[in-house]
Parts: sequence; C-alpha cells; structure tokens
Amino acid sequence: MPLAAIGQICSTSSMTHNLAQCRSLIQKASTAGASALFLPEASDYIGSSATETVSLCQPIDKSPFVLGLQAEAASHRLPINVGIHEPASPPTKVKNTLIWIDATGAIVQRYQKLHLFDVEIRNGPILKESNSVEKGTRLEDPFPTALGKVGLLICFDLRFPEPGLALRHRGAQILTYPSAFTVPTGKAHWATLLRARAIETQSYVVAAAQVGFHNEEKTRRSYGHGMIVDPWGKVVAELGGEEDDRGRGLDAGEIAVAEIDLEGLEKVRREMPLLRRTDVYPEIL
Ligand SMILES: O=C(O)CNC(=O)[C@H](CS)NC(=O)CCC(=O)C(=O)O
Repeated sequence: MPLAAIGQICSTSSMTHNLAQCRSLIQKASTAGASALFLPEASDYIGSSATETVSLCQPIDKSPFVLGLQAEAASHRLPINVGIHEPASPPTKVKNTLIWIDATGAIVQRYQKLHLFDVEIRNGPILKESNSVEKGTRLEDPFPTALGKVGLLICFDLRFPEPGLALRHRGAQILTYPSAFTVPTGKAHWATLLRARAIETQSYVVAAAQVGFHNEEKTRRSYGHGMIVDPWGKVVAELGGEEDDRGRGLDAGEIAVAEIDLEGLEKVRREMPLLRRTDVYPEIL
C-alpha cells in the first residue's frame, strides 16, 4: 500500500530557513518511500504582522521557496502538497494558497483558502486573517494521485463540514487540512474536528501542522500535532506538540507516515452508507 507522509515545521519570516526545514523533510519522506509529502499551511513563511505577511509575498514563479521545492520534488520524484502565500489583486493583501507539485516538479493544482480566521477570543487568540488575506471563491475538484483522489482544503476550513462533504460528493478519498492552528483552539478542537471530518466523509484526512513559536517576539505560536486519520476515524499517524525551553517545536523537522488503504476505505463506505435525508432538512444541501 502507498504511504502518505506529513511533515511538521516551525516557519519564521525567513524563507531560506523554512526552505531548509522542508528540504530535510523531503529527504526523510523520500527515504521512507512515501508517495507524497504533505507540508503545513504557510510553509513559505509566517510573518509577525499583517504588514510583514504582505511585504514578504512573491509571485509563485519568482518565490525561491516554491522554486526550491519544485526542484526537490523533481529530483526525488516526490509529489509535494504545500501551503504558501501569493499576491492578491489588491496589493495590500495576499492569497492563502495550497499547491500540489507533481513528481516532475510542476505545479498542477492550486486552491485558495475559502474561510478566513477572524476571531477575538477572550484570553485567547485575536487574529484577523481577512486584514491581509483575500478569500478564495471556489472549491477545486478532487484530482487523482498515487494515493487516491485528493481534495484540497486549508486549516480554518476544517471547522466547516460542507466543503469536505462537497469534495467527497465530487469523488475525494483524501482531504487535506494543512494548518497553523493556535494552541488554545488546537487543544480544544483540533483532533476532534479532524476525526469528525474523516468519519462523516468516510475519507482519509491528512493534516500537516506548524508547531511552536514563529518569531522572537513570541506573538504567534502553533499547536503542532500534525496527523493522518483513516476513514473510520482512527488516528494512523501523529506528531507531537511539545516545545523546548526556547519555545521551538520539538517535532519541527519530523515526519510521520501512514499507509493509504483504499480497499479499507471502500469497505467503510459500503458497510455503512450515509444516505442523507435532505428531503427533511433541505436547507443543508
Ligand atoms: O498567517 C499566516 O500566514 C498563515 N495562516 C494562518 O496561520 C491561519 C490564519 S491566521 N490560521 C488559522 O486559520 C488557524 C485556525 C485555528 O486556529 C482555528 O480554527 O482554531
């Protein structure tokens, strides 16, 4: 059975540093014999402010980070799914984008995050992603890979069952949620949401995660705990979320792998058909 690999990193505002972390993960995933490597949201960089996020952004065909990953994908013959930023039409904003780089190094899929993380939680995170990010306007159809048909979603999209169900409806067998979850919301919801999306769509959920503090000022910190969940809701691969005393995610630089068993997936779908009664609740279509 083919193996999926998730890689965990702690991105900073240095693209060079982030590319170096990803290169080492690619090496590990390749040695492990993975058929694809899934990297987190915003792997190219995480800025300390909305202004920095916008100022660091480069077009995809000029980004040393993306070009570097394309070269690595081609030399290892390893497809890579990775979250990055790209310029939006108002120059004050960026797109939060997820791309699929195939084994020749070509970018063959591109999804722009639909749901933006605008929250003001008392004693918790206050983040307004929409200050610097332009939201996407479409779901991309699932596409065939060596692992199965992949449907692309990002981080906060995880909180909405509808796009996952829509992708399942369009044939997805694997849903991705590359993330940079906050620590309080991650502790409360991350694993439960990932397992719920896997169980209700009867699909694999592959969620690579950022971990640890992203800058010296310690203003942004991510939960880690990247995982792969099977269509029965079982966590089949998991990374940690612990940090060292300098706040660096200990599992930054680690990968975890899981077999993708599409026969098992078909068995789950066959044995427990989830037939919707939308005749009774037509508002959810
Ligand atoms: O800022 C960047 O460059 C990368 N983007 C992110 O980190 C995004 C937007 S701030 N994070 C989330 O969506 C966390 C969701 C979350 O934590 C939850 O749903 O609880």
